[in-house]
Amino acid sequence: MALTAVIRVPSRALLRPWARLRDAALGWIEPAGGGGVEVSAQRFASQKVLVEPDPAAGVAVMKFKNPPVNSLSLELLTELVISLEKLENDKTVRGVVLTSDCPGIFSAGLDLTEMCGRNPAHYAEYWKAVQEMWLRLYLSNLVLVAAINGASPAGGCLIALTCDYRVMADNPKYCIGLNETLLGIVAPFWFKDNLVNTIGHRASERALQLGLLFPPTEALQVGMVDKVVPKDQVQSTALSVLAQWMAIPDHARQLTKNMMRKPTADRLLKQRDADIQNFVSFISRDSIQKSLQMYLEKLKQKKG
Ligand SMILES: CCCCCCCCC/C=C/C(=O)SCCNC(=O)CCNC(=O)[C@H](O)C(C)(C)COP(=O)(O)OP(=O)(O)OC[C@H]1O[C@@H](n2cnc3c(N)ncnc32)[C@H](O)[C@@H]1OP(=O)(O)O
Repeated sequence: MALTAVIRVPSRALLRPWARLRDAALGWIEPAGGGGVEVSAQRFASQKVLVEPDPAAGVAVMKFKNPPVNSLSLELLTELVISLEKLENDKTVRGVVLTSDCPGIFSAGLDLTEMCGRNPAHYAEYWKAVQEMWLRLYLSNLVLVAAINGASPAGGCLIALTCDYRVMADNPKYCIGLNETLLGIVAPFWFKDNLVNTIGHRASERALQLGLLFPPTEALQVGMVDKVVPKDQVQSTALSVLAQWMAIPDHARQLTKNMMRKPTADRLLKQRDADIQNFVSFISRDSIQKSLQMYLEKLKQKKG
């Protein structure tokens, strides 16, 4: 991306713990004794998130690239947040299409290997990054449209739900939903809130308890996606939708989006630390670790 803006990076001591990984992932360098350093955005070579800007149209396409299944590793989450921040600071960009570079998979959701067999400090760091991704996407001032070009379970579905509009490929093998209960885990309240805000309370209750994964036509019926189109039209349709949303004056649309979404985001913002503690103690339980390990084994056996 031909960005030339200068971004001030705060001293590492002031950054959140997971930002150390972000520094490494993005190649940020801090001089010895560092009180912050100015670096050109051109140097932020991202590996797991590709950004294709179209300044003339005022849009960008953001593609997740973490093969084979775009699991949301700490590294991918970190790059996603930084890429979004860069786009939000770029005055030429007003809308973004989120999609996948991995054939047939939008995202397999949270990376199970980040939640299995690690220590509590790692779980806390990981969960903070998951929260950060959701808050940044959900409250983004940009118009966000999801071009769901593959399977989108759990955390993959959550990313799509943060967007202003969802276009899905019509392949019945692609499914979308919050299937956490099938793994023996529970969708956190803010996943649930985002779903309720999208498809309503009754449909969410059923979908969440049963861990339903909806094929595209059912996802459309329940309101989890807004449009289903042939696979080769997903990105172009998403770009057309983006243009429609961008026809609205930004300030009016942004204030309206904020009015609709802030109360939901505030529920998490008011209890971020408690939510991290909850996650760490839940995920550290032996029974939960066993469930996750069995689920991972099942995924691997499926191949053999
Ligand atoms: C109180 C409340 C407190 C809070 C309580 C806690 C809240 C937690 C919330 C959790 C949210 C989540 O997102 S949990 C994640 C949920 N995700 C899922 O259930 C999706 C699982 N994956 C799948 O269904 C499939 O992989 C699918 C995406 C459809 C693609 O199928 P394919 O046949 O193309 O590919 P596969 O052969 O299955 O997978 C290829 C490889 O990727 C691995 N893989 C697949 N999904 C993976 C994943 N999510 N994380 C890591 N690795 C994954 C497989 O093990 C394989 O590894 P190798 O064999 O080594 O190659």
